[in-house]
Amino acid sequence: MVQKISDSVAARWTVLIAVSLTMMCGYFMCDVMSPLKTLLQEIMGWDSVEYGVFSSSYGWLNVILLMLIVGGVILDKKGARFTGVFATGVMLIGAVLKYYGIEFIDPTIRTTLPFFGEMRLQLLVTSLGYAIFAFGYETMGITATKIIVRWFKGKEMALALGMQVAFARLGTMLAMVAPIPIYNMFGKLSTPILFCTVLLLFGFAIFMVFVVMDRKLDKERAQEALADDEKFRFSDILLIFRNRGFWYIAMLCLLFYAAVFPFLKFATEFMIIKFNVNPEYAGIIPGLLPLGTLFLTPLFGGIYDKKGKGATIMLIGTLMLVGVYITFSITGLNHWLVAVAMMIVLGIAFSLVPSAMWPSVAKIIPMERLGSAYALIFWVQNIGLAGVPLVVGIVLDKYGKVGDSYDYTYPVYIFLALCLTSVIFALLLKREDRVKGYGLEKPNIKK
Ligand SMILES: NCCCC[C@H](N)C(=O)NCC(=O)O
Repeated sequence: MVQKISDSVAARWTVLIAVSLTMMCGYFMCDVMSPLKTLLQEIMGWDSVEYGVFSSSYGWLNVILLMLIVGGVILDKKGARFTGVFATGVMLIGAVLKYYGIEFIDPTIRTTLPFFGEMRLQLLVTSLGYAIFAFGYETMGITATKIIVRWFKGKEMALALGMQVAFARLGTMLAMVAPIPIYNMFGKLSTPILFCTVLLLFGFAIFMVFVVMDRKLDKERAQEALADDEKFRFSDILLIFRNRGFWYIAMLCLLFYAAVFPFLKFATEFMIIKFNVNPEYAGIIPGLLPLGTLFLTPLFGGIYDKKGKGATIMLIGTLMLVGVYITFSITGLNHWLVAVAMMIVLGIAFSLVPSAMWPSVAKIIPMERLGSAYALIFWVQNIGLAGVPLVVGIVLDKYGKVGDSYDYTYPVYIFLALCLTSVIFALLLKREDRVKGYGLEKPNIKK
């Protein structure tokens, strides 16, 4: 058999780091506004519903206009190099628009739209920027996942996917911790966004390292006539739709992620209100969540590679998340150490589930349908990522207003309901794996 570039450990880890760095910049941009919620209210006058509208714009293109599915089809038809460059470019356009909205548009100007009614022009432009960014970002997400599966299948695949998630969490951690100090330094709400935009440019440049190496791999695979196994047909989408295991993973993904990322959008304010944390440092506690996952996701991925037990790992993660929200729902437990402890547990749960979930998709769905399968899962997941912040914003505004502040009891119940339901899907997936023999409980590394 001809030696391929992906057989070289150094080459495939270089690819992994290049792609992961690009993704990390995207994750930073994705959540950069989260710690600024209270400041947006104080400086721009955005209330919780407006913040919810902005957060939910994440799904305007991806979910409502089905652009994420389009992204998956582009990936399967045009390949990872083209799609990666395209998606990173789209992220940049969205980021610039978001920056423009916050920096240059007067927050008092209002405009009227057919479906939305009257709203701030600033909110509209910023949300449009975020919607465009989210299309590029999610398309890049499926592209990165497919790239890693392509380069690592049959090798340390879960470890590599775990490493990529770890870099992503580093981006989320930066998003939790950096915006307030950047704001304090420059005195402008737009500066953290500008900072991320410049980082994204760097991400764009580093992706080119992958482009060069992947071209080489393509040439080698063509010699071995391996490229054929990646041809995509539209009928493949129907085959994915008929796969019950796929739907269980997709539902688990929707519910579990909806209980984590949307929570992070409110977590800084939640820390201030429930645990009386000083606003200046309040972003640090949610920042602990990605910090833990940074090390644990590759660790659990490595365990999955060598020992298997993917479905069990996902079930344990969902159960731990239930424990976290039960603790958050207890009124008297409001010492900041409880918040720190729960963030650590949440971090473990948030390492367990993704470390097993993403490699498991590659065990249920064949390679040629993987781009579309990840796109469909991300689409389902985006319904929660976009919808839950809006619901939480509305619930806070309607039922949680206490003077100038908010009571987070109902939002915590919403998050608890989501993760309780995710436990059911984790159990269903485990049973389906037993019946269909997907091999989710088996190691990934082929001896
Ligand atoms: N703000 C982050 C949203 C990430 C969504 C993305 N579709 C995803 O699930 N990525 C994998 C992960 O575990 O982050």
